[in-house]
Amino acid sequence: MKGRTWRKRQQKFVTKELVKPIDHTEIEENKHLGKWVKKMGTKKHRLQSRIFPETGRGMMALSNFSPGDVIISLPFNLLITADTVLNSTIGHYIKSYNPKLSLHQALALFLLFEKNKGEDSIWWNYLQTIPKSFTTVGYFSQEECVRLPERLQNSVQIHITKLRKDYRHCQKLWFMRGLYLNFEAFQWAWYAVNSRSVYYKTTCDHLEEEECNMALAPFLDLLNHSTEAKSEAKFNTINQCYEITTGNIFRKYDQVFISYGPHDNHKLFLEYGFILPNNPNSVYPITQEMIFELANQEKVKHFSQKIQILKDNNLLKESTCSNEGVDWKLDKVFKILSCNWTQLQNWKQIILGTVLYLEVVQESRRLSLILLNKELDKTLQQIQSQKPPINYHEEICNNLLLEDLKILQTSLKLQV
Ligand SMILES: C[S@@+](CC[C@H](N)C(=O)[O-])C[C@H]1O[C@@H](n2cnc3c(N)ncnc32)[C@H](O)[C@@H]1O
Repeated sequence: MKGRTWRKRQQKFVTKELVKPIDHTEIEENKHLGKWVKKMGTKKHRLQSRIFPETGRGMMALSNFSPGDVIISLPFNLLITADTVLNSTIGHYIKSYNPKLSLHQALALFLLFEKNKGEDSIWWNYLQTIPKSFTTVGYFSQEECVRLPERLQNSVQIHITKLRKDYRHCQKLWFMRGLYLNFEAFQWAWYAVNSRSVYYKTTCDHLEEEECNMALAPFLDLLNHSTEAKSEAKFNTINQCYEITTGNIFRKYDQVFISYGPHDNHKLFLEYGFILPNNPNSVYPITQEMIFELANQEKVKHFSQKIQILKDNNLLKESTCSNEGVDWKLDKVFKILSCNWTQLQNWKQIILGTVLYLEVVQESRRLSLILLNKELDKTLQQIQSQKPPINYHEEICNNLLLEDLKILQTSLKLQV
């Protein structure tokens, strides 16, 4: 008879559909933005901002789009680039500031500076459409952060440290202007740049050279991301417009999506503050430490020789499992760990897959089940130790854990 633990592991946890709280003032402000971008020289465009039930605000197609179509063409004067910032009133402070600011920091300060001008800013219509706050981790309380998957905690720390370090750096510059830089205001601007900028490479004499490759793109930044979307974004030097070309078909009234990159949910959460159900890019990393622990626990023989082989063949780093099971690297790791001394002499063929020993296959399956079950138990424990989510932040945390659980459950099923 199958025991309680087995039943617990098979338990189905259902991911709740996340519906982002909608800010209704956004709808009115979008209308002004559409008119403003036309006034600023945007050619007639075939997109209109709308609130969609699944994603919140996004862009709706006003006509059909086919692969190869340019969905939006934004004139250069509507981009907020390094030059826009450096040629503005605060440009003088930024240029003379040492150590140099990053472009991300400079753009964030520019947004704050323009926001302070109120309706006198030429960017006023744009600033009105930037959400008032974000659902990124900086807005999470300590208690909410604790609910995140353990394996995400380190990246969260790095992310928050960077935000705080950028704040301290910019605070000094604001101080030079005799002003106090409020953290909440800075955080808003920092995330606006982080989640809404497009790739645009420039030379930055007065800014940190690294990552000098972004610009803010009003209106265009209302496009949401989908893992199914294929799109290309680039500056067209002939017509001097920043353009996005789609590789998909969209019918009139569909939401038009672009791709922000092949991001897993951890990356989407950290950088953009949202996650996607059934994200095909999501993986559960199996670290070197987990493999060492397993080998130690199972008293794997000839451990140092095996580790050397795995290291030499670059098999120990970035192993993962996903909804398609353990990846090929991890499969080879388990196989090498499962060899006896004689079989190990054929490690090359085992890695290449040209030699397969039945005992090795069986032992490697056993090891993989131990490791995956251990990770599954850890995840289950974390889920079961938490109270049910009561707000959007907690739902995100919960769904991230449930996604890990699903990956581990599927990988286990595929191994048996
Ligand atoms: C470049 S903006 C896109 C426009 C944004 N929805 C808005 O209303 O301003 C990026 C942000 O949109 C949201 N977003 C993008 N794609 C999404 C999706 N598929 N589902 C939910 N939110 C999404 C996230 O909050 C992300 O930080």
